[in-house]
Amino acid sequence: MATDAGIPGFALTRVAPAKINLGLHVVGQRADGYHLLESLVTFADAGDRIGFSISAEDRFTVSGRFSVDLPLTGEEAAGNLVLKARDLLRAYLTERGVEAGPVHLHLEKNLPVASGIGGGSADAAATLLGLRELWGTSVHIDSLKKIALQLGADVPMCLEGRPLIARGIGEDIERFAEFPSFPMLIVNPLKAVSTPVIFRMLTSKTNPPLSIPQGQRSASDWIATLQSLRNDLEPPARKLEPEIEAVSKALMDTGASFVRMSGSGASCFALFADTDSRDAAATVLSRQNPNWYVLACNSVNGEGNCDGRD
Ligand SMILES: C[C@@](CO)(OP(=O)(O)O)[C@H](O)COP(=O)(O)OP(=O)(O)OC[C@H]1O[C@@H](n2ccc(N)nc2=O)[C@H](O)[C@@H]1O
Ligand SMILES: Nc1ncnc2c1ncn2[C@@H]1O[C@H](COP(=O)(O)OP(=O)(O)O)[C@@H](O)[C@H]1O
Repeated sequence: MATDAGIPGFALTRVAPAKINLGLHVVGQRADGYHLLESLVTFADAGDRIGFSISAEDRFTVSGRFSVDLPLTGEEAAGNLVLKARDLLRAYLTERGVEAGPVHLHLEKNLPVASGIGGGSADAAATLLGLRELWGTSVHIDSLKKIALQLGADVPMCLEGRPLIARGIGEDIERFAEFPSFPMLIVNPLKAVSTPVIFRMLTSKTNPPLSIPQGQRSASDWIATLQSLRNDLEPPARKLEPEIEAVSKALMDTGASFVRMSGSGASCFALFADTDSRDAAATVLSRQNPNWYVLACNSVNGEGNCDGRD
């Protein structure tokens, strides 16, 4: 998602939007241990931001509320998905004789880390898209998707940034433009939850697949469909992090139309009938739970509300 109000001093800025698993069914497991999923996914119209500029030497800087949670020195710093994405795309281009010179990347880390809304994956995807533009190359989106999958199972879907159904381990993507935009709240108790730990806690790995009936028209039709889906990672996540129960209940108590946990948690999201009820709920929740992360946003429409994507 390119943004008009860019990070000052950077040639280009991209938003790395929060990912929301509206439903997440675990339907199997590959021989290498990765789980097979069927997930209805959408994205928020808000997230991290990444600034891009050509530079005399490679630089990486950070800002934002959650930048303190990212290691910035030593070997761990090189594990940042922004840098891994830069290095993989550069290696791909260099092998093909395309110049991919030094860049200054700035990550504005607005999303909580390890929170089930794919912030790191979104950062990686936004880096691939931003650098492709900054370096002026025409890497095909299919090649970008292959690079993305090397960075994480969620990264290919983050290249899309619009409603979709993901299968496989997340890489088999079908756009789902019918899913409408909703006023949305994302709430996290600021307790990091490890994705591999949650997958390991699953007791059943062959659950019923995703089933989305045809012909939903109204918002209430969609809510009824979402109610029929599950997040199979929610029971183990609630066991590991009991505060998810409190977040979910607090969101329900606001009168939201729909509440569920995203990904491996601990973030929960709520969909609302209108922006006024969303904003009122955000005010109440922030006052009652000053230690929680509360983001009032909208889910994107079928176009992804963005430009610059293939
Ligand atoms: C659960 C989901 C749902 O969208 O989201 P998050 O909770 O991370 O946001 C994703 O599948 C997370 O994708 P991502 O975070 O990119 O996963 P990766 O880095 O590739 O994998 C981290 C670890 O999670 C486990 N893993 C991940 C994906 C998958 N389909 N099966 C798995 O078993 C593996 O143990 C793997 O080592
Ligand atoms: N740019 C980044 N933002 C967030 N986490 C990152 C980043 N780069 C690497 N990581 C690592 O990736 C892991 C998953 O982070 P994240 O994408 O925020 O999780 P989730 O998908 O559960 O929201 C974290 O443990 C973190 O150390």
